[in-house]
Amino acid sequence: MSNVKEYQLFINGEWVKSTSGETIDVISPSTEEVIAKIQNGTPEEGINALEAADKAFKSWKKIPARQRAELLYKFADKILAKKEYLAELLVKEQGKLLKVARMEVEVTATFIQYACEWARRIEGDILPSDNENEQIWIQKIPRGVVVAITAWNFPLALAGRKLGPALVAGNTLVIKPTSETPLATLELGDIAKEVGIPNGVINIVTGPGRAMGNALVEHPVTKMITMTGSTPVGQQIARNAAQNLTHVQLELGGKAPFIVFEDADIDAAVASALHSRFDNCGQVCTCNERMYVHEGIYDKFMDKFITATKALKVGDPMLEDTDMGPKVNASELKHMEHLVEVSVKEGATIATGGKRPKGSEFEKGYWFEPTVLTDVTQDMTIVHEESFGPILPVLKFKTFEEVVTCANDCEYGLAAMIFTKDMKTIMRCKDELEYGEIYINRGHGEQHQGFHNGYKLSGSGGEDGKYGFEQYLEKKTFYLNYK
Ligand SMILES: NC(=O)C1=CN([C@@H]2O[C@H](COP(=O)(O)OP(=O)(O)OC[C@H]3O[C@@H](n4cnc5c(N)ncnc54)[C@H](OP(=O)(O)O)[C@@H]3O)[C@@H](O)[C@H]2O)C=CC1
Ligand SMILES: O=C(O)[C@@H](O)[C@@H]1OC[C@H](O)[C@H]1O
Repeated sequence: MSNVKEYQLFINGEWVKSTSGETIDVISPSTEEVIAKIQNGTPEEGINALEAADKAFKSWKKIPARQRAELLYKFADKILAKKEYLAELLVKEQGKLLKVARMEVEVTATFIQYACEWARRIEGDILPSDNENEQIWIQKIPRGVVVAITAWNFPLALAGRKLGPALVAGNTLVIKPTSETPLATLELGDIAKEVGIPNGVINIVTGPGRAMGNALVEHPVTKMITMTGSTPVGQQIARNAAQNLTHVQLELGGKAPFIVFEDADIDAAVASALHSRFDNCGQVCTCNERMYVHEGIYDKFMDKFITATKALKVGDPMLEDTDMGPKVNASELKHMEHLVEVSVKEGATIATGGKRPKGSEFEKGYWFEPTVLTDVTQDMTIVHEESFGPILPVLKFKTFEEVVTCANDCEYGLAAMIFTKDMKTIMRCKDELEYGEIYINRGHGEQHQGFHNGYKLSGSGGEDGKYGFEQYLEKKTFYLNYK
């Protein structure tokens, strides 16, 4: 008999076991041990959650936004009060460093706190009519039941990023976390009960995306789907949501170019390039996925960069001096090995890394060395396929036109990073790079008041900030004639 915790479904304020009688094991990426079990929820249970959210919506939307925000500020405070517990749970289920997990818990709370600031700013318009004695009012109203589907790399932060604006705007919510890393998200159910979020306002269901996720997406009660994950799944969700013309917000894959121009501050660029690639074992959507270095500084830059990469310590993510933990699961690890194999076959050179680390501590777990590939050409697979892991292909360039053409030669359009001191180069990059989020002279890392917005196959709708909050609101136009 397993002695690990079995989580249940959180529906209408109650924890319930699935009628499927089946559970899904949650595996530690560091040890491959089963650390918990979750319900293999049925599509019918997903629909039960939608119906609970729909029922709760009728009263939740009538509560003044400021009062909704007061409850969510308490919710955020409770998350912070449980920081160490939630952080250790994130380390166990996702393999991220404890220091990064603590940051993730803090960011989850600040995503919610930021959303609360919008409670008194849900502003509409009063417009003059072309008719006498008439006004036109445009009012912002909540959409209704929102389905949030999240990825495994920052599962708790991604839940908070969606829960905050959804609920402050007056919607109710059904969250389906990924089956890979659902635990910290499931803990939000108890927090909802502790702070007095009314039953049905927040629901959390688990089960494979293709069944549970699909049921949530296709149901007519669902008025908005906000999903973070891979592009293929995002495309599938968009297709399935089309039957009800449900509003869809998608944050998907990326292949961020990191461009180092000849006049760059080399030490600053090395440091930013390093953390923008290897943060969270390279599992961040805005990661430095390919690096272009001007030929004039290439040797000096690469000497420093490879030395710094080799110095990174791979190991137990609970230890303060660890720089990188494991990949999240076995298939992601195999994907790393495959990408390196293909790259070498296509002519790349492994400058460092390229395989699983050796040592007794790495016999179990999904470990991979920080890897840098050189002698890379623009036509190689690794320059176009997202790795979402600790593999960095590096290319040389000569001219501005050449590197911008190469940077834009991509089916994704989420983030880009550039290092230069020249203002004209900066402004030309702003104008010519086809990316929704461009970082100048710094590494990646969004802020809540910005707008996390992917072009092309990186997404649709955007998230965060004023424009992300607006996604959770519908508009109602009202012609008032008082002749
Ligand atoms: N743009 C951004 O901000 C971010 C993008 N990403 C991207 O996410 C990917 C890695 O995350 P990963 O979790 O593997 O992404 P996936 O696309 O595999 O899964 C994302 C979520 O979708 C669910 N899902 C899968 N199939 C369906 C379906 N048919 N209908 C509804 N839901 C479904 C999954 O459930 P289950 O897992 O239970 O099957 C999971 O909860 C990378 O490509 C990365 O670039 C990651 C973070 C941020
Ligand atoms: O989704 C991602 O990978 C990033 O947007 C990440 O998610 C939450 C953190 O705040 C971001 O760095």
